[in-house]
Order: sequence, then structure tokens, then C-alpha cells
Amino acid sequence: MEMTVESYQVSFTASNPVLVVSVAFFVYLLTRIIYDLYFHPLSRIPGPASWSCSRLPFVWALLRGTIVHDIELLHKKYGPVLRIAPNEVTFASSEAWGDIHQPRPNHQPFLKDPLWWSSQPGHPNSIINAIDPKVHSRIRKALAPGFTPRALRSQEPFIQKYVNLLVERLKDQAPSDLSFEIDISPWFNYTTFDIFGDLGFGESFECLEKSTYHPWIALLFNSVKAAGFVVSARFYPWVEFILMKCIPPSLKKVQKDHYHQIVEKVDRRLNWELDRPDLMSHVILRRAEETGLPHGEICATFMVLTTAGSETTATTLCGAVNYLTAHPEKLAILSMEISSTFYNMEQITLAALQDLPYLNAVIQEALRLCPAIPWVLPRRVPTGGDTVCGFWLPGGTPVSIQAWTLNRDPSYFHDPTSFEPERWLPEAYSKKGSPFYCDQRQAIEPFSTGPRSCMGKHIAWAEMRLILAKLLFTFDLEAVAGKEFKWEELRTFLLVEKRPIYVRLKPRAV
Ligand code: HEM
Repeated sequence: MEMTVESYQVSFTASNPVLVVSVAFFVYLLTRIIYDLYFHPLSRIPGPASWSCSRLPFVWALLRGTIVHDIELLHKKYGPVLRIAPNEVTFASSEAWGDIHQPRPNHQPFLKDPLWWSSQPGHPNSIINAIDPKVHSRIRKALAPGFTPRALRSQEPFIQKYVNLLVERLKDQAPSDLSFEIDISPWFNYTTFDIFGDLGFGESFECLEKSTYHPWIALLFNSVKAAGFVVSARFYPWVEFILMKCIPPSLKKVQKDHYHQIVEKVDRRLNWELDRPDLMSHVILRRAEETGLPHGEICATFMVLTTAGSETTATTLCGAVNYLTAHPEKLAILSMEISSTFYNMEQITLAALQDLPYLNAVIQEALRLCPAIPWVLPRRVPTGGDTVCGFWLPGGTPVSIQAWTLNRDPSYFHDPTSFEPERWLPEAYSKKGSPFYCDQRQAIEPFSTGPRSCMGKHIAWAEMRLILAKLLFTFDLEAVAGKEFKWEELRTFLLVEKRPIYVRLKPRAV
């Protein structure tokens, strides 16, 4: 039987539509891969072929929690400028802080990437996810008076109260004056969430009081991994569409209730007659003004601040204690500094702690090695394109900074993976013989920089100094043999993973 070319084509298309679609898809995919690898405007940027031609390796690393470590390995291989997706570039270079986060004369600002930050339709803006610079600066101005060093002086009694309570509650855990073993990690969270509760809403979360997480916080931690899925889905709008349709009404209700609990706290605080120097008081004062924040923005802002202002500080404290107990010789220097400076707890004030060299050096080193935000989330290159670290990038390209990699880069720091508070002591800056003399300490920006840098930096420093000082004034600390872990083992699910940090506490003879 004879078969013409025409008849063959007809039967091919008519009888095998699946095959036709598959071939078309394969050709599309191949063309796309060739374009991304060789003709895309980012094809000159170094990076592995698999990440440069597909978003999948990135999403996979994000979901497994290994993104920070995977990208660190890639930076080691490809250098400080790295293509991590067909359209995205990331940097482990100090120059990138200035280029991406600081205003540059005659340059448009790099705004937050809406894929990561934008609020859901119909939801109000908050300080963290407002993308429009005008909206953001209005919110920031309304909050700013509550975050100054002067405001902190009047907020000190709130912070002292919860740090004292932490010490008392830890003493209560001791069966006697003998040493006892405890997972210290949740205690840092209890303290920082309670402080924020009081400073933000005028009522603590009562975590220290009850020695457990408030259900609001427990739910927050439980939903962090789910948030990774939601963000990953945004890279594929059809997946996002299906995922959103699959969320059961019961889960939506849980989400709504979570937000509503914050609204209730905000409302209780707004209705107080009492004038107290907390973070909300300045917001209330300005409410009647034209630039005052609407109710929705106050609720959304204090909702995200509860996490931003508590979890970050607790993570850094966990890192500091984990490294200190792994290095008893450094812990001994810090304990000695504290016990030789203070004779009773009342003397331990923020002013007195401000200039303790070793305490400050330990916190700086913890901020370097255990960044609470190990990967500063993407900004978008402005329309028309711009340069970052000398590389021209098209408008709309998402760009981010890998603080984790940068902070451990041997070209910036001597012995970069080692815990060395000494690199932050005055001698390291001034003595040429110091091994840390050439360290590029200005490369570390744990609180970011520019108009969107952390507003709570002073509060965070105050909490970290006070908690470490009072803890070490009251107890001798040591690691529990066989239960130690290295900070590098922790994964990142938007927030740094929580692991028990077992320490042995022994009340000091004062
Ligand atoms: C060790 C503790 C902390 C660290 C490492 C830290 C770090 C950061 C970083 C890196 C950002 C910028 C994120 C970005 O732009 O993508 C940020 C933003 C922010 N942080 Fe913190 N933070 C800490 C504690 C706090 C505390 C205690 C508060 C409040 C009580 C706070 C309030 C804020 C606010 C309001 C912003 C948003 C600023 C804006 O967008 O204008 N932070 N923080």
C-alpha cells in the first residue's frame, strides 16, 4: 500500500494529538533552554547551567531549606556574582549593599520584589511589605519616633522587666542550687516575644509566665514551612491558582483568626487612656494628623513586626550561646568581663553595657556567623536597567544579597568560619600585628542599610546585651556533651530553623 507524504502528515496530526503537543512542548523547551543559556541578557552572568535555564533547582532548594547553603557552594565555584534562575542574580559582595540598598545619585531606587513582598489583594499595607516608596516612607515616619535611642531610654524598664523574669523563671527550673540541663532556645523566644508584646500592644504574650509559647506564636512557627510553598508556587501562576483553590475553608479561617487576634490586641491598646512610652504611643499621637496611619495599616504593621522584632533577636541569641558553649575559653572571657564589672543585678543597665568590649564583640560575631536574615530578599532592578557590582542588568531583574556567604568569605575575613569575637575588639582595628587587622568589617550589614534598613536595631542590641549579661551574671553555662550541633547544620525556611540548644546552667555564687 502506498502512502503519500500528505496522507502521512494527516494521520500523524489526526491520530496522535498527544504526540504533536509533546513534540511542540519539547521544541519550545529546547528553544527556551538555548535562549536562556546563550542569548538571554543574563547569559554573561556566571552560574550553573541547571539553575540558569530553569527555576526548578531554586524552588527545590527553597522547599528543602538548603537554599542558603546551596547558594554558598555555588558562590564558591562561580564567584560573588551568581545567576540563580533564568531571570535572577544574587550577590555575595559588600559593594552590592550600596548598589542595591542605598540611594545612588541619578539612579532609580531598587524596590522590593512584589513576588516576595506584596500583600494579598484587599489586605492593607504594612511597613515590611509596602513597596511604593511614598506609602513606605509614610508608614516609616509614623513609627520612627518609637525607635530612636531616646525612646529606647524610656522603654528600658519594659525590657528590664522581662529579662529579670527570664532569669527568675530559669532559676525556677533548677531543682536545687546544683547545675541543670535545659533547652535554652525557646526561652530566648519567650523573652523577645513578651518584650515585643508589651512594647507593641501593652500586653505581653505571657510566654515566660507560662513557660510555653502563646498559641499565636506556635501557629506562626507552624506556618513558616507552608509559607515557603506559597512563595514557590508564585513562580508558576497556574500552580498558585490551583494551590489557592485547594486551601480548605478551615485553614482560611485559622489564618483569619490569627490576624484577628492581632486586631483585637491593637484595638485594646488604641482604647487605652494611659500614656506610656511604647512603640504604639507615637502612632496613636499621630492618628488624627493627615499622615497618621489608618487602622488596617497599624494592624498589618504590628502583625509583621511581632515576628520581625522577636524571632530575629532570639535567633542571634541562640547563635551566640551555641558558639559560646562550643568555645568555653571565649565564654570564660565574657563571664569574667561581666562578673568583674557588676556586683549586683541592678547595676546592669543599658548604659553600663553599652561599652563592654567583649560583650559587644561577641554579639557582633554572632550577627556575622548567625545572620537572622541569612539571605536579604530580592529587590527589582528599576525600569531601563542598572548596574550592580559593575554588571549591567535589565530592568525588572530580581537581585538579592547573600549575607550568609558574604559574612563567611575568606577574602573579607581572616579565618572566616571560626568564632572570633577578638576580630571586633579595638586592638584588631588598630594593631597591625593582629590577624584580624585586614578584616573588612564594614561588609557586615546584619540590619541591612538604606531607607529600608532595620528600624529596631537599637532595641535588638539592647535586648541582646541585657539578656546575655544578666544570664551570665546569674549562671555558669556549659554545653551538654553529645547534644551539641553546628550552626551550619541549620536549614532556612524563610526563617532560620529552630533546634534545641541544650546547655547546663549552674547558679553562680554571687
Ligand atoms: C538581631 C535582630 C534583628 C535583625 C538581625 C534584623 C534585621 C533586619 C533586616 C536585615 C531588615 C531589612 C529586611 C529587608 O529589607 O529585606 C529589617 C527590617 C526591619 N526590622 Fe529588623 N532586625 C532585628 C530586630 C528587629 C527588632 C527588635 C525590631 C522591632 C522591634 C525590628 C524592626 C524592623 C522593621 C520595622 C523593619 C522594616 C524596615 C523598613 O522596611 O523600613 N527588627 N530587620
